Amino acid sequence: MSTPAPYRTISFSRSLLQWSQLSLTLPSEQKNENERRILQNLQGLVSGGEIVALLGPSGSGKSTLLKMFNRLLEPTTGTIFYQGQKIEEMAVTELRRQVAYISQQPYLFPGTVADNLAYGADLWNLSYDGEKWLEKVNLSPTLLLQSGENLSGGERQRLALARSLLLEPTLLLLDEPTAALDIHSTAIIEGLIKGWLHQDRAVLWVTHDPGQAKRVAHRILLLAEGTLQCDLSTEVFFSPQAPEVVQSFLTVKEK
Ligand SMILES: Nc1ncnc2c1ncn2[C@@H]1O[C@H](COP(=O)(O)OP(=O)(O)OP(=O)(O)O)[C@@H](O)[C@H]1O
Repeated sequence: MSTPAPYRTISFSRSLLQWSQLSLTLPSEQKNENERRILQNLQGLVSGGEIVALLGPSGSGKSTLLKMFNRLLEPTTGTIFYQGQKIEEMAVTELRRQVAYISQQPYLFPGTVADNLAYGADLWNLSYDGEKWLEKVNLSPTLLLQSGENLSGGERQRLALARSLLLEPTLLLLDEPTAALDIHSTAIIEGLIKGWLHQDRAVLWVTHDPGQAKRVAHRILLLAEGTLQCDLSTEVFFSPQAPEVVQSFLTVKEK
């Protein structure tokens, strides 16, 4: 079996993100039902230099977990540290610049593509080349003056990625960033993220596609019903030595 080893030259550095005893409980929607446990007692870390894939069945809590890392959601219990500091002690704007979240359906601000690229950059006083950023995410520079409203779902995701990357984040939280893309654009985005990575940066990447996890990730976290099933190197995850829970997840995926 061939081993995915896309980043042999990168050595992992210190932990960028660390979380422990993370739970989220929501009130029940039904009158006579107990509260709903969305995430239960999760712990883990992401180190500089690595891409960590978050896999799991639909509804297992992947997006919910991701949103906690830049405070779009607050956990019921548990602690999250970014570079050794509790995230609730950081200014939210600073946290969100450094820990960029790109959602499945990114929100675009009213205005042109250029306005969208400028939004965060103006806030932080950063200069950048808009056309170059569009090219990097495989969008035509001619889109720059077009309204964001006319973009397709896949184009929106790529614009949101460019808009975040130009703010020079350290940690990327990607929620299925290639879900709406064809194979060609998917390959370009995967290459872009791999090229962006270095030892002081990291990526947490939600995907439904085990093949994508195998291509891009150093390590894989598997979630089911809000609990962590395993935290394994990509090599072990896709090997016959993987635990039963992984084998059955992958078998169901193949069907
Ligand atoms: N604001 C909310 N209110 C009520 N339930 C919620 C809320 N947010 C998430 N959930 C529930 O939490 C569970 C986990 O949802 P989440 O979107 O994190 O799963 P997921 O693994 O990302 O799913 P998918 O792969 O389909 O995107 C689901 O059962 C969902 O219905």
